[in-house]
Amino acid sequence: MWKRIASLSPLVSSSKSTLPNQASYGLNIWKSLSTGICTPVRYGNLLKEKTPFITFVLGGPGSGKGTQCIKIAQTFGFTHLSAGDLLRREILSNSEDGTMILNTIKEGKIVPSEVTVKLIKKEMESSENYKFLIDGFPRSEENRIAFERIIGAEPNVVLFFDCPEEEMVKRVLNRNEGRVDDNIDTIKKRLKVFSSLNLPVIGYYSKRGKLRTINAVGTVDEIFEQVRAVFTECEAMK
Ligand SMILES: Nc1ncnc2c1ncn2[C@@H]1O[C@H](COP(=O)(O)OP(=O)(O)O)[C@@H](O)[C@H]1O
Ligand SMILES: O=c1ccn([C@@H]2O[C@H](COP(=O)(O)OP(=O)(O)O)[C@@H](O)[C@H]2O)c(=O)[nH]1
Ligand SMILES: [Mg+2]
Repeated sequence: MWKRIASLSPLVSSSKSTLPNQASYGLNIWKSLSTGICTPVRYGNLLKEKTPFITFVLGGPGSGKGTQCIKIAQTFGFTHLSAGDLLRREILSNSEDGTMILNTIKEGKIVPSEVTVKLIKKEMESSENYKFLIDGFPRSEENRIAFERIIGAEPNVVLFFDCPEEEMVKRVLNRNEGRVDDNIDTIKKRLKVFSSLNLPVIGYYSKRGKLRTINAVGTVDEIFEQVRAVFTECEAMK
């Protein structure tokens, strides 16, 4: 009944098929990661002491993005920015967008790009770190384009947690965090939105050689070993 998401789109290729591009790409990004720049630099619209290193973390609902981001942040010193968490925090803060955001999340739809990018930008600007994991964003081509326009930057690397729908549904229904969107009706809507709007973004980064696909089935530690290999492999190229 449930399909493996990646198989729905011919745009999504395996990590191996994009390796040559990623290898040469990795060389540059890790060189900048290791050397950094000592005086403040303008990177797009951000002013930072070092050139920012941006990782987008994508995958369907329940694919394990948040779980793995916590481990990546701990192991590799990234600042973890979950777009969903930033939006939920905005609801709780009684901001003027709160009701709109809540209704959008309940429907499993995507919050207007300007709202989400503004929240991400604020976090990036106020952080002293220059390594960012942006979890659960961009969810659509429109999101992606708004990020490029407003932040003035592209990701250095994009992780995609590839998980069968059946497994994602099981995990979300067991998540137990009291989320308004973790119910079967909203999950079905979120999976449709993921296929129609997020897979094109994944395809875009695959074509640009930035995508690293992770098999998201297995234990948390098994999956993290694949993630570790992505970062370690890139680091070895510097
Ligand atoms: N590899 C895994 N195997 C089983 N359950 C997992 C795994 N990774 C995460 N989970 C659990 O699945 C649920 C969804 O994980 P989460 O990291 O929140 O996913 P996402 O951020 O992609 O929606 C959580 O309850 C989490 O504890
Ligand atoms: O960039 C984003 C990130 C999240 N959301 C909304 O927030 C919900 C929950 O997102 P989150 O990333 O927390 O869900 P996950 O994929 O981790 O289950 C999504 O379904 C969307 O409605 C959004 O509109 N834009
Ligand atoms: Mg999450």
